[in-house]
Amino acid sequence: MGHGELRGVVALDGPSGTGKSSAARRLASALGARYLDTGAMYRAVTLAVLRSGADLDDADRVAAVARDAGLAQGTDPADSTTTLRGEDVGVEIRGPEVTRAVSPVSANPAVRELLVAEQRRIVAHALSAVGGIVVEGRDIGTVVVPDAGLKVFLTADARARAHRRARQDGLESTVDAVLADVERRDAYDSSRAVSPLRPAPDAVELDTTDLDLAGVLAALLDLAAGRGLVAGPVRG
Ligand SMILES: Nc1ncnc2c1ncn2[C@@H]1O[C@H](COP(=O)(O)OP(=O)(O)O)[C@@H](O)[C@H]1O
Ligand SMILES: Nc1ccn([C@@H]2O[C@H](COP(=O)(O)OP(=O)(O)O)[C@@H](O)[C@H]2O)c(=O)n1
Repeated sequence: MGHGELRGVVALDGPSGTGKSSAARRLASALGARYLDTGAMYRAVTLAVLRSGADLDDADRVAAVARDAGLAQGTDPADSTTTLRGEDVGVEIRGPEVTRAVSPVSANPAVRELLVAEQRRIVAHALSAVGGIVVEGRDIGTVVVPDAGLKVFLTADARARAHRRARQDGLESTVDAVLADVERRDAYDSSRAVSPLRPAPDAVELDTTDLDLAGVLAALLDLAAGRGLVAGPVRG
C-alpha cells in the first residue's frame, strides 16, 4: 500500500533458495503487478514427464510430453496456481521427486523453447492488462525478457540457502543433504548448454545472505523506483 504501481517488467534471477519467489511475490503485491514463477512451469512439466514414465534422457519423448501436458500458470501474486489439464499440482511440484528431476528436464532445448514462448505470451498479456509484472527464474534477464526495465540477480551464501530450504521443508536435521542438493542443482543449471544460470551483463546483484525478507523487498522497491518503473505514490 502506498508504494505506487509497477510499469514494466522486473526480472529476478538467481540460484535456489536466494529468495526469488518470496521477494517476487511480495514486490508484485506491493506494486499491484502480476507475478510469474517460471520455476513452477519447469517443475510442472517435470511432473508430467515423471508421470508419463518417459526416460529423462529421451529428449524427443520429454519434449512431446511437455507439449501435451496442458500446463497453465497463473499470475496472481496472492494465489499463483499451477495446473496440468485443470488439475492443481502446486503442492506436488515441490516434492523431492520433481526437485531431483527438474534440472535435466529444464536442460532440454525443446522444453525451454516451448516454455519461453509461453512465458513471453504471459508477460505481454500482463503488461496490457495491468501494466506490470515481476518474473522470476534463471534466464529471465538473459533470455525471456532481455529488455526488462530492471534485472536483479539474487545471491546468498550456499549454507544460508540450504538452511532456508531445510526450514521451509521442515527438515531441520538434514541441512547437509539440502546443501548437497542445492549445490548439485546450481552446478547443473549453471553448466547446461542452453540458457545457463548466469547474471545478465546489466543485472544488479543483490546478496540476500544477511537480509531478511523485508530488507530484500525494500531494496527491490528502491531499485524499481530508481529506474522510473513505479508510477503514483512514492514510498515514505
Ligand atoms: N532474505 C531471507 N531471509 C530469510 N529467509 C528467507 C529469505 N528469503 C527467502 N527466505 C526463505 O527461504 C525459503 C526459500 O525462498 P524462496 O523465495 O522459495 O527462494 P527461491 O525462489 O530463490 O528458491 C523460503 O522458506 C523463504 O521464506
Ligand atoms: N527460468 C527458469 C526457472 C527454473 N528453471 C529450472 O527449474 C528448476 C526449479 O526452479 P525453481 O525456481 O522452482 O527452484 P527453487 O529455486 O524454488 O528450488 C531450477 O533448478 C532450474 O533447473 C530453469 O531452468 N529456468
